[in-house]
Amino acid sequence: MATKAKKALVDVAKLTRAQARVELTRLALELEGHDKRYYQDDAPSVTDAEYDALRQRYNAIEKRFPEFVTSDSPSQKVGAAPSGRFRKVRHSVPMLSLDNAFAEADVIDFVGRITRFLKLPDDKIDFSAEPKIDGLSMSLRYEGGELVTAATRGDGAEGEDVTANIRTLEDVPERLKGRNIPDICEVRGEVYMTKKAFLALNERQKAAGDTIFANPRNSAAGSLRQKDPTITASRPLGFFAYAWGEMSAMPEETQTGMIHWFERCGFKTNPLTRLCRSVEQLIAFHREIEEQRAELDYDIDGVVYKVDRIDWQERLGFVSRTPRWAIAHKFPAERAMTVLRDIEIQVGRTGSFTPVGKLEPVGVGGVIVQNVTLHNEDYIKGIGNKGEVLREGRDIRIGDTVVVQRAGDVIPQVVDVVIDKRPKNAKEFHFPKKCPCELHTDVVREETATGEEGSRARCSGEFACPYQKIEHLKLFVSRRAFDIDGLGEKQLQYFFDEGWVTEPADIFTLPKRNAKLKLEEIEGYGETSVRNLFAAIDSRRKISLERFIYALGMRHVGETTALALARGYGSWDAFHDACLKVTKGDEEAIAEMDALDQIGDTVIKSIADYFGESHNRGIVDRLTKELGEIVDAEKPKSNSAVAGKTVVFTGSLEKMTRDEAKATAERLGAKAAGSVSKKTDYVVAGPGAGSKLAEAQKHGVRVLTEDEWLKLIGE
Ligand SMILES: NC(=O)c1ccc[n+]([C@@H]2O[C@H](COP(=O)([O-])OP(=O)(O)OC[C@H]3O[C@@H](n4cnc5c(N)ncnc54)[C@H](O)[C@@H]3O)[C@@H](O)[C@H]2O)c1
Ligand SMILES: [Zn+2]
Repeated sequence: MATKAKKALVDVAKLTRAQARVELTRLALELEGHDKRYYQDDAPSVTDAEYDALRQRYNAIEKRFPEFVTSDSPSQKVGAAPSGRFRKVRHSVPMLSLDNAFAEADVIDFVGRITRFLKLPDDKIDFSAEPKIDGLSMSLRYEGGELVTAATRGDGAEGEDVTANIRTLEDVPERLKGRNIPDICEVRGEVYMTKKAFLALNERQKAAGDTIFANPRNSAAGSLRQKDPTITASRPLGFFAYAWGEMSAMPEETQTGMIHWFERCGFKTNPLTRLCRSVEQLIAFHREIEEQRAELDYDIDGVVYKVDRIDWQERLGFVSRTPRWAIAHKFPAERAMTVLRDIEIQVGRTGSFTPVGKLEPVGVGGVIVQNVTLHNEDYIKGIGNKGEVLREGRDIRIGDTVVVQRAGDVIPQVVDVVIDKRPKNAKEFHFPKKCPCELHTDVVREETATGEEGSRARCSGEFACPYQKIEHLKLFVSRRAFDIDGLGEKQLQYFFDEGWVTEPADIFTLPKRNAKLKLEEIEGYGETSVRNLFAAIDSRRKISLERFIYALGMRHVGETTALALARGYGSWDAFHDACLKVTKGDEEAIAEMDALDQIGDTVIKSIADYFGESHNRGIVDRLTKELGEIVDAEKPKSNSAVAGKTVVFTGSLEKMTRDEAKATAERLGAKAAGSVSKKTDYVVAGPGAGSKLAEAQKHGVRVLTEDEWLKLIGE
């Protein structure tokens, strides 16, 4: 229904004046409600992208009919009025919002507007480019160097007095450090909660039966706006300084200069901030930060560009609620709402059932999502979803409007159900009692490692279940396993259905069987593709041990575990031998396996189960006979000079890619970290190194060139 309503919207250009007035009134009310839920209650009911879309439409209509602009129209307002739970504080300099850019063209326009305004060639403007921290903004007033008030943004003019709560934050100094501190300093910035702290807090909240927060922003806001400051003190909140309000004197002349000044005063500032000198550099910064987004330990929803020279900021000034000299370049939304059309059961390689939600297609974070994992039966019922992300108290029904989230490489999932939009005929989903493989095997509830009945269902048909066979073959040829070019899922399914390939070894015997099979005669195949396929197959007769172990498809043995096993045993013979012993219950072999990093009971049990089946031993034996060589894995050199050290790579490396450098470091027993801290041992800096290098110098961390690093590790 929601999609229909959207389609029915009249093109802004075609709206009559009367229609515009009606829609503006309706949108204003709707936005006001969202603002209240978001800013006052810390509990939004729509995604930011949906909210932004409403706002954009509002602005577009108002732009066409400027006669409807009033002083209380949403385009003139910031945030929401203080909640009344706290004393009010009037800001001496208003706290405003930022204009948004979504596309690169918007950034080009932004720079163009500024150059025209200042009458400058654009390469003359420096910008401070900063990550846009998704927290809540805060104004800290210092008089005579002492913290006197801390206030939230509120509606921009008046905020809430949260001084007592703010005093519990480690990142907020009570007293500014350094000499010549202006008498009045209002330091502004963002209070945020790390993703890790957010997850841990939700765990504790859940255990105590308290509110669960939807995201780190809400949990930071909720934790800060507490009546009892001791509760705030128990919540790990951070603060980054990046702006200022009233200043009795300006210590610096640029935005970046001010940021460094804040550091000298004792504040934390964001280490990714960078000075950019052109539109290209701004856009490159946006791209670079977006790539790092998932790895950062705090949420960001875009980057902010600010004209660096403060005198120019002042000349540029403001347009209603936003400065003309800054813009937020947002990242594509990673959450969206859509309708759940159906639920299907997918049978995995190990027989486990995964319910997959079929969605009305929707764009999330730049990709179109049509399928979501619904994890298991309990997740759908909204019970006991251990550590998963679905909002507490929600069950999922077919026909529901759901909130879909995509984070980094993770498979999209449903994080919330909009109960208000649940249609009367929404259907509850009944989990099947039989496997769709028609062996009519009963479904068993999988046991967890601790022996409790788990929440996953599986087909008990094991090796006779065709679903499981084909899924194993798919894994076997996949990019991270044998990576066989020209043998995609479609071809594989075809060969499987014809009975030509039913287990991995069959792939390697295809070339010699082709006199009979005549693959080149299959429609759409042709001689060249067959020749290419066979070449691809032959090139994989030599395979690394870790890939080989992963490709066997044992339960609980993913890539990382496979790598750990490969490194632990070094050769296929040693590993295979150990597996057989473990299967027989050989105590010594079990203890040896258990001693390996990352290997525990679950994996050992799974290996024993796998090799305990003669059918599996047959698969492995037939396969190894067809292969040329299983290449030994390198054992990590724990006596290397960098074992146990933490290293950060920054700038561009010339002799290897960053991924390769990290892998080498890890192979030598070092830890490759993403950001510099006191605990960092080395920073390896190549050309173009920026803030991380500065951080290293600040913490007195040893900085090496790429060559010095290579020498250190003896390569
Ligand atoms: N889902 C909802 O119901 C709902 C309701 C209201 C608002 N929102 C969301 O909140 C945002 C509304 O915009 P807004 O007016 O609060 O502000 P904004 O998020 O668009 O931008 C301004 C804010 O960015 C923050 N910021 C972070 N890092 C910064 C930096 N380096 N420099 C400057 N500012 C920085 C500051 O707190 C500042 O107040 C939108 O993203 C909107 O989607 C959502
Ligand atoms: Zn089955």
